[in-house]
Amino acid sequence: MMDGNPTHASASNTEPITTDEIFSAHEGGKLSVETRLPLDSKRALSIAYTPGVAQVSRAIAAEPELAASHTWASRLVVVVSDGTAVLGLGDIGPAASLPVMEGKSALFRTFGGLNSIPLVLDTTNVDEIIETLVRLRPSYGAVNLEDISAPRCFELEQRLIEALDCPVMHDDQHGTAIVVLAALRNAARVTGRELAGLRVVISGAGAAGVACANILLEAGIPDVVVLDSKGVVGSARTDLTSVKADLAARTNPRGVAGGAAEALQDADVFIGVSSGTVAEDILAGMAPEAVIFALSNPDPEVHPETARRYAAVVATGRSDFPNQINNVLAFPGVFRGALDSGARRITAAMKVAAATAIADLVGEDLTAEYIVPSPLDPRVAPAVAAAVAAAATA
Ligand SMILES: O=C([O-])CC(=O)C(=O)O
Ligand SMILES: [Mg+2]
Repeated sequence: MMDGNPTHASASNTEPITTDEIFSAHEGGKLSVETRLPLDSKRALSIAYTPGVAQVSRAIAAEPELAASHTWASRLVVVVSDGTAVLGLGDIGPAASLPVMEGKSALFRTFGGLNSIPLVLDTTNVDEIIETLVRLRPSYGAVNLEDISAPRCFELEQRLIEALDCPVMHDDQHGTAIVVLAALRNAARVTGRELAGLRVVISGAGAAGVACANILLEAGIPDVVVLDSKGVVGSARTDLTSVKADLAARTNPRGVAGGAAEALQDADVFIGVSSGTVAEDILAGMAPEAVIFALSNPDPEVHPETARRYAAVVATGRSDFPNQINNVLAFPGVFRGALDSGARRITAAMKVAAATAIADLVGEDLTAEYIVPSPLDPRVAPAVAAAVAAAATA
């Protein structure tokens, strides 16, 4: 939804969106902080500020747990980016990433009912990012990592999870993977197949590709093949990073070798999360009733109209075609559920539960053109939050 494409029409008005309209909407930034207390009398000032506030500060100094109930920090989500992999725009730096991060915070507020502030960092050094967030720890309650390039994002997320006693999630990995699993669950249902029996090919072994492979394995789909720019990520390859070598050991159970043509022969599902393209003659080799998720933004790996010639179900990341797979369906509810349940970690079970909740909202309205709820559906975040909180305490 924030792929920068100025031609998207808004829901309430189908006039083309102009550049002027976009720039004036962003002028001054998209966020502001509001106070919950009216500061309109000496009495109110004495309570909210000095001397009243000193009593609360003293109480927290004596009993640190009180910070959770008497400050905003414990339910504040920081949206953290270094600007290295912003949308499909690449490494544009922290200042240029801020409009996106403000947008993510706005989505946390609107859909998750959570306070959120963006923190864009003028370093790409993993140690420095971790040190910064550790030192800021008293100020927030959860970390949403955003638009940080692979492979640093894997190490960064893992080390932050270990360093911080609060929920941490890299949205571009797990937010995307959760929505892909939700969509795939319903794509299997609408084509009358079992999820576990699907042959899945994921094109892209970056943040989203690795997380998609992991969540599909976690959800009980054994036949997952991952492609990177050099072909199938398989155990015969000698050029793999440690993350890809680990993936190779857990995927590709039929030992497919080669590239996209070999991998997609008789495959049921293509999930594109790279910025490449896939040729039509390769798609023609897929199994009948195929499923194509071409998620690269703003240019899908294959145009949805072309994809429909070879597939029964087609999804993209864009808001101007049916079946928009966007991580906004996941992250507000995931963090809300994690914070509501007091969870310190966002586990694999919580992510799978989030996907199931998103898929289940489609219910009886399921068609090949409606496999995931709309990003504007107000039922989504509360349903995801409830499922995540239940999975956290299970
Ligand atoms: O912001 C979005 O729409 C999806 C996203 O996280 C990205 O593309 O990096
Ligand atoms: Mg992102």
